[in-house]
Amino acid sequence: MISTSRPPSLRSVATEDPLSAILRPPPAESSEDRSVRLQREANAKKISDSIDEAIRQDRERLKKRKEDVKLLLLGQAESGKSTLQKQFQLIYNPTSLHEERLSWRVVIQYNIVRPVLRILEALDLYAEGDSDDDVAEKMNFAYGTLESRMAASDRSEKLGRTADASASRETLQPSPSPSMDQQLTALRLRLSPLVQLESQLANRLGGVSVCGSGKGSVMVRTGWQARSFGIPFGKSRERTSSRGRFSFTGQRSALENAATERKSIDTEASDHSELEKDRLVEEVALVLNSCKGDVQELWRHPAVKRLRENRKLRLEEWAEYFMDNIGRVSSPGYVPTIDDILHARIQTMGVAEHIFDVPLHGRNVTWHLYDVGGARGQRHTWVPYFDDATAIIFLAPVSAFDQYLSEDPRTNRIDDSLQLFKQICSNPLLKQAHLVLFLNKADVLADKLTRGIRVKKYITSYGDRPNDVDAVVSYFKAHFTQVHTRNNEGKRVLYTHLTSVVDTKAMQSIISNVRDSIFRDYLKSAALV
Ligand SMILES: Nc1nc2c(ncn2[C@@H]2O[C@H](COP(=O)(O)OP(=O)(O)OP(=O)(O)O)[C@@H](O)[C@H]2O)c(=O)[nH]1
Ligand SMILES: [Mg+2]
Repeated sequence: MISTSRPPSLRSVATEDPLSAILRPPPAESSEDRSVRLQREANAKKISDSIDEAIRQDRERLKKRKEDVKLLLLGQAESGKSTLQKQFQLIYNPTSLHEERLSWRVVIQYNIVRPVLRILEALDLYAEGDSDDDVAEKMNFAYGTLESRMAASDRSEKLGRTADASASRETLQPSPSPSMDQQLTALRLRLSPLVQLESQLANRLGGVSVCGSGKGSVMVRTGWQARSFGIPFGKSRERTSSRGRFSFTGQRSALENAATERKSIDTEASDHSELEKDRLVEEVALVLNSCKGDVQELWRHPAVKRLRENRKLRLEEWAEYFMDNIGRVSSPGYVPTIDDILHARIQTMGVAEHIFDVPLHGRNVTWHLYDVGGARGQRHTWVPYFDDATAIIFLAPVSAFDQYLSEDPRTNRIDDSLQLFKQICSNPLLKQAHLVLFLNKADVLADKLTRGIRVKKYITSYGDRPNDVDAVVSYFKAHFTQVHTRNNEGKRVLYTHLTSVVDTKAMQSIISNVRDSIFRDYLKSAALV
């Protein structure tokens, strides 16, 4: 082994640079000390290199994020945003939705127990010998929802004060026969083990009851599946950032995808067995199975039918869907179908981010889908996502012409949608964003019109236009278009679609149409940069 002197250049630099003096090896360094020092320096270099690499990757990722598509799903509560998100998931990451199937059982159970409870409460009031109006009034006092508005509107209609003189007059109905009363009392008794589970189910979902809605809606923050069961579901995970909590359900890269898919095969069995251990869900499943005939009987009971027909009892579309499918969803070993998941209702709290890779000309573009809570108290959480939004899909449920906001029973839902749409169209932060409007719940609208519900009773300006889907849709479309035209400084195009976001087949072509139009604008703006 030879000893060498330090080069003169280093010596001269050392005198000028205090850092070099510190780093300079001690003058009489033993060969043992030297090898320790060299090892230490090599380790430090390794760490420094890895930090440099992490910074480089971060820069790369940030550069990539600029190229990502950020799509906001906006609209009032119950407009169909989360359902639309599920349709995106079904197209761009279908395995994740399939993996989540079992976790939706608790939501579906809740979506069954709530309406059963509501029906029984309505029948309770009815059996007390109240008039229909009193029942509606009490129900609404209890639920604090649009029914109170309806009851008031119906009463004033009877006094000849509403605009719709031709609307059918509802007369007081005789009380059900004693035998019916007995039947209902027996049913109520048999169903009590089921309704007693309601609050436990709400707690299980880990959500909070929505103040003022009174419908017993449960609001859940994103990531409820993982929190609710304490295990990872599909590819959902959470992170905390300056913007709050996010859930990621999606594929970030082909590599991660492959890894997750491999992992999902391994974890699927254990996820399922974990779920099997969920005692409450199992208990509700048993109770549901044992009293599904009673639920069916209740649902088909003439007294309930009559309350529904005269619209003193109004159940939401998901409640009707699960009641109609009660036999199947209450059978032993029930696993929710994709259709069931699309109909399941749970209110979103905050903002959930879902990431998908969407192919464009042979490469993948990362899409960030932001699914927001649409209730009034949730809308302030949208703003931090506005400044870099690439596109917006605004959902306006056209079936909601006879409904009022849970959070403000004085505001008609269509009116609220129009006001909200105006705010979105005129927001300066969003003026560059590609704008898509979904006139949603077309199927529910068609159903309501077929049942003879008249639009002009609720939207007096509708006047004597025909009460059919085409006329109603073009009337609402004209209003939304007008709002857009009046608030369109940037002269951007509005892409409008009539949708039923629960219809998977139709949504596939609508989503690919929307994707193409977003990409067209995206490529144009990329060419300008
Ligand atoms: N029949 C039918 N049901 C729909 C349609 N769109 C949404 N729904 C149902 O309406 C309910 C509410 O839909 P969500 O997607 O949860 O509404 P949201 O806009 O996410 O509501 P928030 O999270 O409260 O803001 C769900 O049960 C859906 O299945 C539709 O086009 N047709
Ligand atoms: Mg939602």
